[in-house]
Amino acid sequence: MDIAFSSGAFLGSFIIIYWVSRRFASKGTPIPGPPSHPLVGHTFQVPVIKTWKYFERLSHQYGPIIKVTLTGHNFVVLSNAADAEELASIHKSTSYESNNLRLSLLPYGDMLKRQRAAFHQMLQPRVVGGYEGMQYNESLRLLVDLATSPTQYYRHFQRFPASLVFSLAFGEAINDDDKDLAAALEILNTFVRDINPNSHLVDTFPVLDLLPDFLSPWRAEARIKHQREIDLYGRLSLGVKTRMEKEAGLECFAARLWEQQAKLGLSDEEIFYIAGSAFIAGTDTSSITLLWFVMAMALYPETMKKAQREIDAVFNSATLPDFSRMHDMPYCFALVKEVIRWHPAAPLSIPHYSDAEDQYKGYTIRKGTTVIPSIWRMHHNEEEFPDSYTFDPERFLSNTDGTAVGDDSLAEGHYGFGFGRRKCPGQHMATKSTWIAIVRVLWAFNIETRQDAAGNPMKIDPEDCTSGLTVRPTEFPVDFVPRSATHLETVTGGEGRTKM
Ligand code: HEM
Repeated sequence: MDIAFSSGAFLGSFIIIYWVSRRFASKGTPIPGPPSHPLVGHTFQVPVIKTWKYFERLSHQYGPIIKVTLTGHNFVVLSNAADAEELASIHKSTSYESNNLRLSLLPYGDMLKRQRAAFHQMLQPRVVGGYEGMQYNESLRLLVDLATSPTQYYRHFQRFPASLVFSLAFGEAINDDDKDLAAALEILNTFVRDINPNSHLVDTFPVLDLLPDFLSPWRAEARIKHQREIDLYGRLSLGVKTRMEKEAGLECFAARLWEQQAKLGLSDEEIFYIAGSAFIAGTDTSSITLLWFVMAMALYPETMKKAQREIDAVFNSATLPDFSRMHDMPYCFALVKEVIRWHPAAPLSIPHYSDAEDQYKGYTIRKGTTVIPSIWRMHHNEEEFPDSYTFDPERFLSNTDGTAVGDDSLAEGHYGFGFGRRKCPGQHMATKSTWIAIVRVLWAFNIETRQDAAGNPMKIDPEDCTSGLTVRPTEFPVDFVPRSATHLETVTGGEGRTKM
């Protein structure tokens, strides 16, 4: 018998047995969702492209909790923030976990607790102030890059957070030609591709994971990728350890982790993972947020001008903005929140899976279900955010709890950083980095839609974007025009650079 035929038969039997066992295990009140095919469920209905939009349409039709089945695997999509918060925090009987065991995507348990504690040590609001110097340096580098090669803006907005988080993690700045940055970005891109549901056949047919190694090439591939990460982050983290012996007071995540290794009970390998996780989790999301900001400014020039008027009232053209007046600029504060709301970097957050059966609002959420909080849908809930597709910072100009705008946290008022005990531990640092980059760019440049040869503005469409765990706009035609010769001079070396 031919090997291809026997492998095919083997696979086929696995799929049928798996499907039958799953099918007959169904019980409880059915969770609403579209009609499905008896054999493949919704596998061919759920699009791989712009999945968040598809779930948005389903939620209008079937309500805030919906279920789809991709060949035997259940996905529950939540469109209501209260449900996402409840399922992430309150239901102690069930852990909603990430379904990927690498890096920060760990299941609930001791290792996750230790890693979250370590992240907290490095990223709590009290500590984050210590990273302002790096944020000033890297955001100034962004301005210089935009002034020098404005047509490469897309790359500069990717480089800024990558370089910033790299410096924060390993305590050294990187150059454009740095091979470590290139290797880390390659790992990041592979990760973002791999974590997307349905990116591998085994995600669609989980039963395939039961196959032996010689029939599962993806397993060997995953091991190679994992080893590559460990090698890179291990080398960088151990490099920090060596430098600590010579450089007193070296400030970076890896140094903090080595200092607290015994207290936090971390193994060497965990330290490698944590430092690397910060890079993976913090780079793409931050870069995407800034690219959506650029698009919003091109599409809503009046909003940009309003923010610039506020900045100009506080910082003159010879003084680079810094954090000292953050709370005196409520419109800019609201604008940063609106960027995160308008186009969340991770519209379907990070998928989690339940490790035990749970009852919620009369529905049975079975063990092994992947739970997806749709941040996109929550940010386009017209009751909470009227006219939600329009970019409008004004919506954040009056806080419902009576606090003054700008006195609260940039991470509040929207759901861009996730929920409950898995909420983004980098939120305080990320929002400060986003704020300084946005305010400095608006202080220095007008962002204008590029014109074609006939002098007409070229098309910019928020619908032109990538699909995946994180969603970035595809490159769009904008120009960065320095606002005055003094602004430019300050960026490229003037006296206002006392605060880098
Ligand atoms: C604007 C930038 C950022 C956005 C929009 C963002 C958003 C998110 C979201 C939506 C999650 C999933 C939360 C959940 O599962 O409920 C997450 C998780 C995470 N983020 Fe961020 N993030 C940003 C920047 C950062 C930065 C700068 C770091 C670190 C330096 C970071 C570290 C992490 C880690 C480690 C996790 C996983 C937490 C866990 O699974 O327990 N993030 N982030």
